[in-house]
Amino acid sequence: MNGATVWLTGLPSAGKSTIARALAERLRPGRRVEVLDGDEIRAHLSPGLGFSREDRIENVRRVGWLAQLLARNGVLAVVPVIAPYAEARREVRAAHEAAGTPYLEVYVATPLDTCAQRDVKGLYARRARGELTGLTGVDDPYEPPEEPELTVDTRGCAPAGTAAQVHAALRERGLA
Ligand SMILES: Nc1ncnc2c1ncn2[C@@H]1O[C@H](COP(=O)(O)OS(=O)(=O)O)[C@@H](OP(=O)(O)O)[C@H]1O
Ligand SMILES: Nc1ncnc2c1ncn2[C@@H]1O[C@H](COP(=O)(O)OP(=O)(O)O)[C@@H](O)[C@H]1O
Repeated sequence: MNGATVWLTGLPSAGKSTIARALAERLRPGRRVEVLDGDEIRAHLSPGLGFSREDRIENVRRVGWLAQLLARNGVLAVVPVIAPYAEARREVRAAHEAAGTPYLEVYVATPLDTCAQRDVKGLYARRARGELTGLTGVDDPYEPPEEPELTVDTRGCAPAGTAAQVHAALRERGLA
């Protein structure tokens, strides 16, 4: 089976990591899957990068390169990384296209108010208390994808159901 990159983009607490984990569970052990989680990537591949526009674009570029490397070797690279800038996402897509590596952009389109209620890591609360600035979707940009392969709405749907939608999109393309 060919590899592919599945990029889950969306706001903090949208559900990117949860969907990535649920998708990996659905596909294993039959499929080689790697989840390139944002926090782990930042610890190992992008230490020293912060959350400025420049640093986020550089972070996305690095993750995109690694995902492409894995995907061209038959791995399904699942990437739950915010990737707020269209320019950086375009670059990653173009690199995959140039290499002939399948690429699926999934927009985890959970609205800001739901994300802020979930607040898995307490970032929205910290922003509200003034302990943090530059939080994506609040006082830092998030440019929604214009033509994602799939858009999911995580409201009123269990993570397993959302992962099933992504799985179906992969199956439709002969990638799972
Ligand atoms: N200011 C600010 N804005 C957004 N996110 C922040 C910020 N500070 C820390 N964090 C935490 O870092 C995670 C985002 O890292 P990413 O590598 O996915 O972001 S980016 O694509 O480089 O913008 C992100 O993880 P998720 O919540 O899983 O999306 C946050 O937990
Ligand atoms: N359909 C769904 N898909 C993904 N997460 C969901 C869904 N419904 C509710 N959630 C919850 O939303 C939260 C998303 O957190 P997380 O996956 O860490 O977000 P992100 O990685 O985008 O920051 C989790 O607590 C998860 O259980």
